Amino acid sequence: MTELLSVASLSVFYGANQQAVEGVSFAVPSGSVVALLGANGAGKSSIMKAVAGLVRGTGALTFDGERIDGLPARERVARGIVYVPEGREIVGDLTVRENLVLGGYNVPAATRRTRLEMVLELFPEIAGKANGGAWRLSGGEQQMLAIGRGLMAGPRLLLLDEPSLGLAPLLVRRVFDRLGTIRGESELAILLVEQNLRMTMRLADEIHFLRGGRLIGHKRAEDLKDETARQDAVDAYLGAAAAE
Ligand SMILES: Nc1ncnc2c1ncn2[C@@H]1O[C@H](COP(=O)(O)OP(=O)(O)OP(=O)(O)O)[C@@H](O)[C@H]1O
Repeated sequence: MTELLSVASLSVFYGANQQAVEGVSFAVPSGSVVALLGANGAGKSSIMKAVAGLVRGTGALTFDGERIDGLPARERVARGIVYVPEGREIVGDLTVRENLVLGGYNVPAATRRTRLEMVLELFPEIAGKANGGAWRLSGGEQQMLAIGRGLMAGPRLLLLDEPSLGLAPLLVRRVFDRLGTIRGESELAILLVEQNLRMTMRLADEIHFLRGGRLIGHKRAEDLKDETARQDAVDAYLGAAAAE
């Protein structure tokens, strides 16, 4: 598998004294799902935002063979790096359909129409509410809308920041199942940030564990199939809350 994204020695500072990420290196191969797992404040979102160009970092970011760390966020979107933020950030005043159209504002109208159909087919829960206000959606439906809006831009790499946040387990499973469908049907690569190991394992090929801004371990999902191995990883890298 070729590398789509390579992150080398990434550090992120907020102000002079606050270092959120320290010398982090990893790669996302084409078509794969790579997860960053860690507790609150471990630096997961900061890494995502640095890749998206929303915060400044030091180190090298290479996408599809070219350096991107000097590029503004909009240029990274144009190359296919699309960020779905924690907390969804959908536009409540607009309808569900309008939110989706907004996600595809930079693609030709015909492509936008095809993608809109694809997204509504993928998420029937929101298709029935496409003409209603986005503020009416439940938390899980809002998450589907946020992911759908990200897909409208035609990403090659989707950056997904805690898609399970605030969702009941059943809805989390539904969202992750749908992400599984997307990856089965396309070449899309996903960089996923999560706290929950069990759910992450449904989707990820590789998992990097993060603590205090540093990568402290790495496992392939296939090495965590049995319960003992999983529990060992939780004990070593995460802590009890992540195993639930
Ligand atoms: N805009 C900011 N200004 C100052 N410090 C920040 C800012 N954003 C994050 N931090 C700090 O950087 C560290 C890493 O935060 P980050 O949001 O990357 O962690 P996280 O692993 O994504 O956490 P969570 O799971 O809670 O979202 C934390 O100590 C946080 O307080």
